[in-house]
Amino acid sequence: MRGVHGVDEIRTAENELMARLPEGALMARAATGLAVECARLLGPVYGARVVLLVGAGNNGGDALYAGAWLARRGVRATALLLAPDKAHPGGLAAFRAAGGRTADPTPAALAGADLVLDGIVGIGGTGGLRDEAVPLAQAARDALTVAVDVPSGVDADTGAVEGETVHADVTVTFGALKPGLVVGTGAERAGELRLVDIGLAATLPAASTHVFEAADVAALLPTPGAADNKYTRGVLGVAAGSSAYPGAGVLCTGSAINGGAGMIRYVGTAADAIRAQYPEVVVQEGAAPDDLHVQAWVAGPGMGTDDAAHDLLAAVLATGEPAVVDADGITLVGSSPGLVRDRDAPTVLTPHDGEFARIADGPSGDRLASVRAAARDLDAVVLLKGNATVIAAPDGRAWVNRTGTPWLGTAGSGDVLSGLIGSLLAAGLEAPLAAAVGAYVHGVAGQLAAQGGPPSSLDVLHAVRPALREIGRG
Ligand SMILES: NC(=O)C1=CN([C@@H]2O[C@H](COP(=O)(O)OP(=O)(O)OC[C@H]3O[C@@H](n4cnc5c(N)ncnc54)[C@H](OP(=O)(O)O)[C@@H]3O)[C@@H](O)[C@H]2O)[C@@H](O)CC1
Ligand SMILES: [K+]
Repeated sequence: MRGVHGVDEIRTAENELMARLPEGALMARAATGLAVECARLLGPVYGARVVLLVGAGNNGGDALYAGAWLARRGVRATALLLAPDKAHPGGLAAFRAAGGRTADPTPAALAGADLVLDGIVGIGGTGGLRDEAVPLAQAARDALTVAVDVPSGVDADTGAVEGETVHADVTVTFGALKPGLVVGTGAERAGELRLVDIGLAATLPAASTHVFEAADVAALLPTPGAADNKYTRGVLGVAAGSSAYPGAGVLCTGSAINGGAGMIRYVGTAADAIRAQYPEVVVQEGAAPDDLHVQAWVAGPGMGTDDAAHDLLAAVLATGEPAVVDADGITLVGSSPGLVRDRDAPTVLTPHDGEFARIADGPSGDRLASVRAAARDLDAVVLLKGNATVIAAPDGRAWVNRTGTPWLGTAGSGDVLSGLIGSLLAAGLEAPLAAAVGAYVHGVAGQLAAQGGPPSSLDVLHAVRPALREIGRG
């Protein structure tokens, strides 16, 4: 599990750590880690051409010291100083002493570069890229680009982007992940992430935002013991699908089965389709949700938004069990938020951006803040889908999911996700963890399904079990 820390937290921790270390030690750690990553990416370094984009602050200092390290190993390094009077003096001296050259900051200077190092601006940046940096960022797109700490132009705290930014292939970040590297447009601009340990863990506070890795998810995934049976493994009630949209019910139910629910009770109005597809499901069409013995519910996908759907959703949410609400269910909650707010049991809401706007303000460019605010306001776990799905609990804990593929933006994909989260809730996982684990597994299933070409949601559904196997293997 990796912690994600905002800029203020990182600054405070850096200052505290710097006070304990000899001057320059922290930057030396950062720059060495950065240079080693660049060397790894270059392969043979001798004779390689590296161009440094150097801004006014310590971010440029990191680039210059890394450039010096590379130049000492035979790299032909050229620094383009965007603010020559403010370039980090120690870094520039070291760079020159190692044989590095400087040149005018023009796009032509980037031609033929094997690697461009973006040290324009890091966590000290405000606003988008400044005008003079824009043509350089554009020219860097033709080369392998490594961002120092943060792709310049990306808001390190939020992932929001105004105008042009550097598009990094790899971002080498120091001390801790920043929100802007894992959320929103910033996550796209950062490319692959490499974290350099500069010893910051000693002074950082506990993170309130986390990124799960396979081992974290494997440890949380329910596995039945010898004494378990279908009831103790978790019974899930499903109120999804309708005669008009049976497919949503089929995908959601199938995903809950593949996700490991011990048993499923189906109460939606797509009963015929469910019977035909899944003989193992107990179809109890018309039964009152409160009369059914289940450990959790999933409601909403394809259920429609008419009065009957509203009544069914209200009846599900009036039970004392945890519930996932998706799709049409979210639209219904938008006009009756009390259905969720007044519950005692946990609720997980899984909107995409359009659905989010029906239940909360936003999402703004600061997706984490928007989701946290919505979770607090609705007293529910909110999972906002996106290139990096964000999950927040009402108590402020949050997770960012890093698995997945843009191919998951396909009809029915959300039905698979909600069924999966439902099965994890039924197995007894705490609601925010069920959402975060479900998002992770769904993303891996999407990646596996996409290996064979553009996947349908049925392909993603069929990839859930292989995904669980792969995650379990670590
Ligand atoms: N602290 C530490 O111990 C360690 C820090 N480390 C490193 O330091 C980095 C933070 O350094 P930092 O604080 O010097 O800020 P930084 O991001 O270089 O920018 C500063 C200057 O840029 C300018 N500027 C602002 N916005 C801009 C924009 N949009 N576009 C262009 N320029 C813009 C503005 O200057 P101005 O031109 O306004 O005078 C501002 O003062 C951090 O990311 C990491 O890489 C590591 O070495 C580990 C140890
Ligand atoms: K940068």
